[in-house]
Amino acid sequence: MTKVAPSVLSADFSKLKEEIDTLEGAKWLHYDVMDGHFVPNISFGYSILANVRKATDLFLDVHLMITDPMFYVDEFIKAGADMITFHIEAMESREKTMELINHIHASNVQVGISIKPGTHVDAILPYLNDVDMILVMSVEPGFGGQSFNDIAVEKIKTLNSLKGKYGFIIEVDGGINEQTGKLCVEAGCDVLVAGSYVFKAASRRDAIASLLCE
Ligand SMILES: O=C(CO)[C@H](O)[C@H](O)COP(=O)(O)O
Repeated sequence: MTKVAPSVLSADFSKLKEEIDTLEGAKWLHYDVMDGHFVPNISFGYSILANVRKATDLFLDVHLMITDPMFYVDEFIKAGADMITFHIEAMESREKTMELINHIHASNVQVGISIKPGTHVDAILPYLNDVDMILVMSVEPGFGGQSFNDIAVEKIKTLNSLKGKYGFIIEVDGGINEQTGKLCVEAGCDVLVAGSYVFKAASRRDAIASLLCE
């Protein structure tokens, strides 16, 4: 069954708990961390994540769009992340990447690796046995409300053909709505991140339900 992970980046931050409580039908919450360096935008960090943790039992899916994930990762673990996803483009070597993956797993937190639209799937092939999730970006990371880049669909198809052998799941993020979500699910995607489509909908419950339909 497809999962929907509403992206809290599109919520009204002045009333986060009320906003999260409107997400009927979702089991995950996507939490986008931006450092103003890896991406040209700044969002929120681990202190707010700790508050979100107190406000909800949803699975906290933390997406680190930051230059130095190893430096900050313990703070996000302490704050209550259930899944921590970092970008392969932020990593300088295979050793550092494996060190980060093993460090997160040692705290019993799941690990994801993300690729930007311009990054080939080949870049993450060496880690498929070691991670729980691959996050395929269908927009350039940094901002909500952008249009879906269908280069993501081909990447999802490629990853889907490898999923059975390794056991990871596939998530897609950026420009997801009923139509683009369906394309991704048909290609083999397991988790749809949706920001503006859910938070700007007249009925958030209906928007989430429209993504859950297979
Ligand atoms: O990671 C992100 C931006 O970097 C957001 O999660 C993503 O863009 C979701 O927003 P939308 O559904 O509005 O495109």
